[in-house]
Amino acid sequence: MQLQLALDLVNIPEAIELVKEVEPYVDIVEIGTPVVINEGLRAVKEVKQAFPSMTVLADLKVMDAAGYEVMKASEAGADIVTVLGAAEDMTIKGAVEEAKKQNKKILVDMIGIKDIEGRAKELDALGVDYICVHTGYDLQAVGQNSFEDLTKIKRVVKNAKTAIAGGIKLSILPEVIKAKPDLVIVGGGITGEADKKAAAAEIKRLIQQG
Ligand SMILES: O=C(CO)[C@H](O)[C@H](O)COP(=O)(O)O
Repeated sequence: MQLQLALDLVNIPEAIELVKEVEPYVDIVEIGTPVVINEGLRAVKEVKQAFPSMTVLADLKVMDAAGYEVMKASEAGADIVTVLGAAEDMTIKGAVEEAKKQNKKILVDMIGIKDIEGRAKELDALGVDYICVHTGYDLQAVGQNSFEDLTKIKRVVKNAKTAIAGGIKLSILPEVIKAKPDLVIVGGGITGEADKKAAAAEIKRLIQQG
């Protein structure tokens, strides 16, 4: 089980400072969608330049023209690029093809998908690297989470790695760990804490304990 730190509400210098603080505990650093909207792929480039050995994920949430967008994110230094599960199969195929060409990986975000099991099966067959269940901020605000969806995809996904994101913090981490995703994505559960290093260290410790 790996830990991905999601950076959503920072600018580039703040992102670099934050990664410096928690680097030993984090396997993947996510340049979140709001950061890419505010700063562009420059954010991916500068974080990768600052931490060349760190795996960097660009949370582009690609919905169309995936070949081109995955290529641009790869050129900026992204190791993993996100595509939405709701995208057309042609788009998913384009993303997978380009990622293979660039030696990168595709994480599919299942946000907004109703038939989680059915779509996860299809995406798995299309050769994506990760399938991620995700409760976005808008549904977190009304008390939802993705535990049940994680159990559902774990039943049907044979090849891809499974991931979970959305509102994960220390208090609910034991429940997440029980479901055994390959990747746990944490944003506010680290960045919103006064002692970010301690939060990241404790989350990593529990994840490694399994
Ligand atoms: O992709 C996202 C929002 O769309 C976030 O990066 C993801 O939800 C993780 O952040 P948090 O742990 O704060 O919910």
